[in-house]
Amino acid sequence: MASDSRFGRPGTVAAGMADSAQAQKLVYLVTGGCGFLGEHVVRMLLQQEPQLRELRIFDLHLGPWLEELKTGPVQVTAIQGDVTQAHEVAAAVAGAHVVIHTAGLVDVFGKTSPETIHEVNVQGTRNVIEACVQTGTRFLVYTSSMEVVGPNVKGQPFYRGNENTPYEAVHRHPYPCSKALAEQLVLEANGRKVLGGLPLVTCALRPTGIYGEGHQIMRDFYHQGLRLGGRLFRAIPASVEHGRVYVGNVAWMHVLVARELEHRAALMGGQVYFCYDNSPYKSYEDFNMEFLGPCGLRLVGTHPLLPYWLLVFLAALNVLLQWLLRPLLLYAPLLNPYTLAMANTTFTVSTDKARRHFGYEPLFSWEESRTRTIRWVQAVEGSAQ
Ligand SMILES: NC(=O)C1=CN([C@@H]2O[C@H](COP(=O)(O)OP(=O)(O)OC[C@H]3O[C@@H](n4cnc5c(N)ncnc54)[C@H](O)[C@@H]3O)[C@@H](O)[C@H]2O)C=CC1
Ligand SMILES: CC(C)CCC[C@@H](C)[C@H]1CC[C@H]2[C@@H]3[C@H](O)CC4=CC(=O)CC[C@]4(C)[C@H]3CC[C@]12C
Repeated sequence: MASDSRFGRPGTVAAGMADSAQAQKLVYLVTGGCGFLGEHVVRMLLQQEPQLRELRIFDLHLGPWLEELKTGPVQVTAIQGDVTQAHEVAAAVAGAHVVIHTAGLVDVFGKTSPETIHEVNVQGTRNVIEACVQTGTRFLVYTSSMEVVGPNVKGQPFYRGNENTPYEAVHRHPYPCSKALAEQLVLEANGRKVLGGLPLVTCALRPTGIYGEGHQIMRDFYHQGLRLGGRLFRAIPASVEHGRVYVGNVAWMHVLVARELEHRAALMGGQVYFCYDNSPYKSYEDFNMEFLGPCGLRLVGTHPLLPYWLLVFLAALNVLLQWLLRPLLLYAPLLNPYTLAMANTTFTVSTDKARRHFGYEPLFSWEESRTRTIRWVQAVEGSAQ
């Protein structure tokens, strides 16, 4: 069992760190460690994992902020690499005890081709699994997505469901299709023998829409609101609930899963867990206003200002424009038929599986998550001036 201090807040582990200095023996690899979620996972590991000896961060694009991490007690190794290149992945995985695979191409706006999304998300994950098998790494945590479940192509609501709620998970869009395939690969790999003969233990975490410091789409909405004179116009009925979870809590779940997989392999191996916390159930836009409101933006309208058929028409028009303009420029607005369907379909989770299986409790309360996110948006504002 993990000691209580491990379930504390960032910083609380520091005191226990001295006692466990001699226990610093583990090597972790975080793929996609320079992304929005990946950076939080990296920082959380450094704060909360006293057993860490070396932290490898593997990403296509390395962030300059990595330099500041290299002065701490844990050896931080930055590896610029591509998950689609099996040899690069194998070299990074060799000797690691745990791999947290968050690297992925998150594109629901048509910026990249379906083939590239598949290559990075599916083949990249296959490469990570094979690297674990070939080099003897036994523990693999995969960042999946709520999108593996839904909303589905029929737009059926998923209202406060859990990991066992029956739902027709049928997709056509390349992103959810790729995440579903990759998740399946990860779960099927559970129990495979790795180099040395021991079994691989895998599990998949399914965050709902992540928010928090570094969230690019929140930044986009903020800037759009500023351009529109401090206003955003309601497009989606307030009654449509969209699941959201704070990035710090998603990172914390990854850290806990990575730690507990060894001790609870029989229970956790091959399992999926939704990522959840105490963020309120709201529509996508009303939820964003929790942060954008205190930064001076206003959401205009208690009902959608445009009729739904017109939004559907505009979304389809955007697809046409994207296609027509492709030879000249990349036109990738937020509104397209897929994002409209996502925002307009209720999808929320209510579960305690992570608490039951590995003792997860959110590290950040809703108030703290909100405050941290507001401070970050305000800093974005400051830096834009
Ligand atoms: N943002 C969200 O709301 C949600 C994200 N997720 C999943 O969480 C993971 C992280 O997502 P975000 O942090 O939001 O995205 P992100 O785009 O900020 O981070 C992804 C990272 O992966 C790296 N990457 C992309 N292609 C790569 C390649 N070929 N080789 C090596 N690294 C590569 C990127 O450089 C980036 O640093 C993804 O797997 C995504 O599917 C799941 C649910 C919700
Ligand atoms: C102008 C429109 C009416 C509103 C557009 C909002 C959309 C851009 C976003 C609504 C729902 C978001 C997605 C959702 O939170 C689930 C996700 C899970 C992931 O794994 C990746 C990100 C995303 C697809 C997220 C992307 C933005 C939305 C579609």
